[in-house]
Amino acid sequence: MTQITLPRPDDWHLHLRDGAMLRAVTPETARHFGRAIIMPNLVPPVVTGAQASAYRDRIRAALPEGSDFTPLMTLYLTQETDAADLVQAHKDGIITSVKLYPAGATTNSASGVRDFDKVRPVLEAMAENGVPLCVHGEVVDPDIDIFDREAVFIDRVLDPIRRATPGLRVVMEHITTSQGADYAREGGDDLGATITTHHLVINRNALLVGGIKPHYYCLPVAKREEHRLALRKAAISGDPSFFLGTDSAPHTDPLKENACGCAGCFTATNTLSILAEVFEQEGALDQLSAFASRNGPRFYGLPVSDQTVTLEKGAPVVYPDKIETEDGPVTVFDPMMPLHWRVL
Ligand SMILES: NC(=O)N[C@@H](CC(=O)O)C(=O)O
Ligand SMILES: [Zn+2]
Ligand SMILES: [Zn+2]
Repeated sequence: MTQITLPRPDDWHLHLRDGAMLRAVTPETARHFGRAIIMPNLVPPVVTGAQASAYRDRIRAALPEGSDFTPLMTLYLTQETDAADLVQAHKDGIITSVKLYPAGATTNSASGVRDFDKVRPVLEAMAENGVPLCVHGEVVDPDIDIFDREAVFIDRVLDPIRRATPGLRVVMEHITTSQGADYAREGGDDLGATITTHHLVINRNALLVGGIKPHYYCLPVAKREEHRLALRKAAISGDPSFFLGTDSAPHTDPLKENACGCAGCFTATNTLSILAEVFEQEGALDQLSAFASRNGPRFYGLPVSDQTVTLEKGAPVVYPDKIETEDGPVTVFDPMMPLHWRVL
């Protein structure tokens, strides 16, 4: 096979940031993707419908001339979130989902949730009104090893929340473990999981062997090889529980190459070429459209795109090492392998 055509893919977990960074990275996603779920972890976070609407306007203003890319907005859940405002923003089509960050778990999560009981009424209102919850699933307990934080979160937080709130639709964002994949697979129609591009490519060795490699540092941190293989198996399975959320998360190089480097891999630029390479390695190119184009809209109750994207196989694809922003350069994720599938 030398060409593959998919319905135009969507990105169900994306960071666009704001200001100069927003202007620089938005075209990278809009070039290939039709829609994306936009993460609300700005400083300060997007917590009200009015803020989500204003942020959506700024994203639209950053789109290249003629682009029909659709940003799907989210609210950042806090212990002070007003359920009525949230439900109204969903009814008005301003937001698509709500994001739960355990306080302290990741970039800009300080305003996240500390006491999960405090958000129970909001979660109940979301279940009643069909508003999905996107979850960064890691505990922050210092006693829990960072490589175990996802698996422990499932047992201690996610499963109890789902049992206490029947009908709540949940997306486990950026799963990184076999436990995450198993839980998502067995969770029924109300549960889905996004998988990033980079977690299909790297294991924790990428981060630590031969020197510390800050551009492979993201959260949840990459795990052992057996987990990467479990994620690949899930992604290529065609199972509607699993769909693409790149978690493309730009930080400027000085903030990554730092004694306390920021978490996040920037993959918007080369994600589709990487995914085609991965699916081809797995002998599963025919499942790429399920993962990148069909399963996500199905979970969110949206139509599959009626546009298409075609990739062609040939000489190694050339893409920039970095993109320039007014805030400084942002390194593009290096998959450490040549990519042969070019987006036409
Ligand atoms: N994934 C990351 O490593 N970083 C994300 C936050 C997140 O998605 O957890 C970011 O905003 O930089
Ligand atoms: Zn996250
Ligand atoms: Zn993210």
